Amino acid sequence: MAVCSAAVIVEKACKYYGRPNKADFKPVLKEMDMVVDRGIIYGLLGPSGCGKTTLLSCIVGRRKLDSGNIWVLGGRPGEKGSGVPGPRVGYMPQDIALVGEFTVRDAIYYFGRIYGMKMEKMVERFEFLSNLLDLPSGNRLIKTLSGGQQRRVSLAAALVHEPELLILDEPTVGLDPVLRERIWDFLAEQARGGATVIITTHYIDETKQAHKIGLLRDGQLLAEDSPEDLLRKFDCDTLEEAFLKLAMRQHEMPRRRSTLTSSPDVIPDSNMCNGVGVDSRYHSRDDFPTITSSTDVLTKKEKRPKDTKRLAKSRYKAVFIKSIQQFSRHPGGLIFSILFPIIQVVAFFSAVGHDPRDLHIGVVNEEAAFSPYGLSICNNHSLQTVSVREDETCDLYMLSCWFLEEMEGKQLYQTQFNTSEEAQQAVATGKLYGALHFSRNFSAALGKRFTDGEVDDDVVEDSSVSVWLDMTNHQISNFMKTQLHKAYESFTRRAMKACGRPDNLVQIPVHFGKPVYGYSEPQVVSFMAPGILITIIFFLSAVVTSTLMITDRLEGVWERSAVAGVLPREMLNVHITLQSTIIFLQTLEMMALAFLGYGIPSVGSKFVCGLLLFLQGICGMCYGFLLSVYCSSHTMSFFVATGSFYPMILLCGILWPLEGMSNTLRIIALTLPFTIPSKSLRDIMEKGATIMEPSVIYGFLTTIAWIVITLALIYLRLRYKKT
Ligand SMILES: Nc1ncnc2c1ncn2[C@@H]1O[C@H](COP(=O)(O)OP(=O)(O)OP(=O)(O)O)[C@@H](O)[C@H]1O
Repeated sequence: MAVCSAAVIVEKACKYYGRPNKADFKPVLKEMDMVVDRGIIYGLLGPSGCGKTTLLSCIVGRRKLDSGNIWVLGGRPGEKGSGVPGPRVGYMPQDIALVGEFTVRDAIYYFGRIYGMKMEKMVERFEFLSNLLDLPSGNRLIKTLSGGQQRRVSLAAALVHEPELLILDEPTVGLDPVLRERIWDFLAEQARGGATVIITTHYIDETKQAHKIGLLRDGQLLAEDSPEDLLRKFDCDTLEEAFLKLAMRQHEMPRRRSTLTSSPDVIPDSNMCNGVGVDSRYHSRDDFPTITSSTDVLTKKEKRPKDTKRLAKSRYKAVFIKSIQQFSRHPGGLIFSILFPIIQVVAFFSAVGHDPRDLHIGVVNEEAAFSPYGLSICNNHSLQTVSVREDETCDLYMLSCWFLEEMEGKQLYQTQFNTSEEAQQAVATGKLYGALHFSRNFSAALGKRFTDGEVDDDVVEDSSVSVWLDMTNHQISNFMKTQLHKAYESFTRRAMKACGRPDNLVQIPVHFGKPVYGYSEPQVVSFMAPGILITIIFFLSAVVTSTLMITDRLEGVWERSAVAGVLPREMLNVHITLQSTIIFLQTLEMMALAFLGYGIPSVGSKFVCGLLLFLQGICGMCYGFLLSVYCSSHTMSFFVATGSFYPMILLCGILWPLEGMSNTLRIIALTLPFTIPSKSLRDIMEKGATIMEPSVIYGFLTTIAWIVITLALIYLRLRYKKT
């Protein structure tokens, strides 16, 4: 057989999975040779797991051999200008490898666009393939089709552009015999027209219609011949019998195994080229003449830069439309990307930073209880008298009532108890957050303490308010402590005023001036908001990106598109463009909610705030890419995302200040993607820091550094990944 008639040549191909000398080591192809002539149907047969899919994926350039050579249509797969991957090949992988959100028509058009087909041609081919393969209605979504229907659409997608080489991995599985017959007739017609077909199937019988059959077992071709010759040589009635005989022979003669493929009765002459073994024949693509495709998608003209540009443009268009369809028809994705930022921002601003309300404290007021009017005396102001004596000392009565009144003004409400034990028991059983006790002589003792200064211990004790708090709730107990201090402060002011004395006389002698930055009352929301906004946008982008990427990869869409000629960078560019648009919208909606909706003040430039938030979204997107290339499944990516989410949040300083961490931990925290940027954003918002100030510059630099590092790691992974 002449060299020029070979469409695919596999020479001493070796391929293994796992690592040598490790438990996962699995040799799949073992010095395998194979020749597929042009214009024939080549049936690749073999038991499950013998390596058919692996071989096909090497032929289409999706996996690399560990040693040996493959030539396809005159070039090595993946080499520049080889045409593989690209429109010269039509590839139907074993998995459906179509986007679930595609309609049947979208699926066909997607590949048509990748191959640069014109709309009229795509419509025509769609009609033709619909009839040929009995496709479901063009408007049905792929994810709603049965397995057999999906398989037919997948086959149609491989046939849409009439390629010169068709590689079909089990296209007829699950189809009814009539349809299988129709498909085989169609393939025969294609072969007559000059196309080459490599097909794997589990139905050995149907390969009778192939021109040549390769019987693959244990990583080697046991035989490669026409069905008739195989039957004749093995003196069998069926191909199954012939295959069985070959398998048994291989089993019996393990030592001859390596020479089996060169055994005259199993290796036909067609494997030789002008009488010479294939191994020394094909050294470059120049050994093959370029055959013009039978299609309208591959002509010599298209090798001109103009056509290369046109094809690249139409690939971009295809991937862009695919991504929009995928996104817009996926309610979960839409909700996640557009509504989640709103929900999360609203949840944060609605839930965080407000004072606790309805806090009840058990009060044991012995002073009031032992008065002639009992506890009701606190409800009657006229009974709470103040009298200033001649010596200008002051006689105060029922000060405990004044204190309780101030407390209620600070949103701490009283529940009366008779004894301290009862009140503390109520705290212990979780009914109240704290208990207070006023002694019977509270006012008199306090008055004495104010006037005399130096007093006995029992006066100090009687003039003190005893408090027992449930300290397990950090925020509430702190709030109550603060409120009690404030209540005391206003109560003493009021008492001093009533006695005609300066109201700050008994205040603590520390004066807090106007804050340099921020407000006198600490604003938890203002402190946390920058970090929260950044974490929301970072993790939403990371999760959306990793999910979309992993889905595409697991469904085989990425691989199939790559075989069709879409370059990884084209896929990435489209994703980056779309995702950046979404991040931009998310930034706008989050800022609108925070600044306009919840009135969070920002002293600095809102544009710089937005820019930092946007870049953090991009950083999250890169992190999502990183997860998608290093994680083999959604579960794995979910574990890594969740596992990294908490440390990043905990260490970024919004839950607890970095100043409270050990030096080593602080250094680790500072290297995380949003620790420094959170502070930068806070500085812009609260201090009005400009983009030229170091604290803001560091935030931008950290973000950019993370973007660059993650992209480099992604590049390294894609570049050096074995397959
Ligand atoms: N990514 C992988 N990592 C490790 N082992 C793999 C991988 N892919 C395939 N294998 C193993 O390699 C062997 C060949 O797999 P392959 O899918 O090529 O077989 P096949 O002949 O196509 O099988 P089937 O007819 O069932 O589809 C199998 O044992 C399979 O378990």
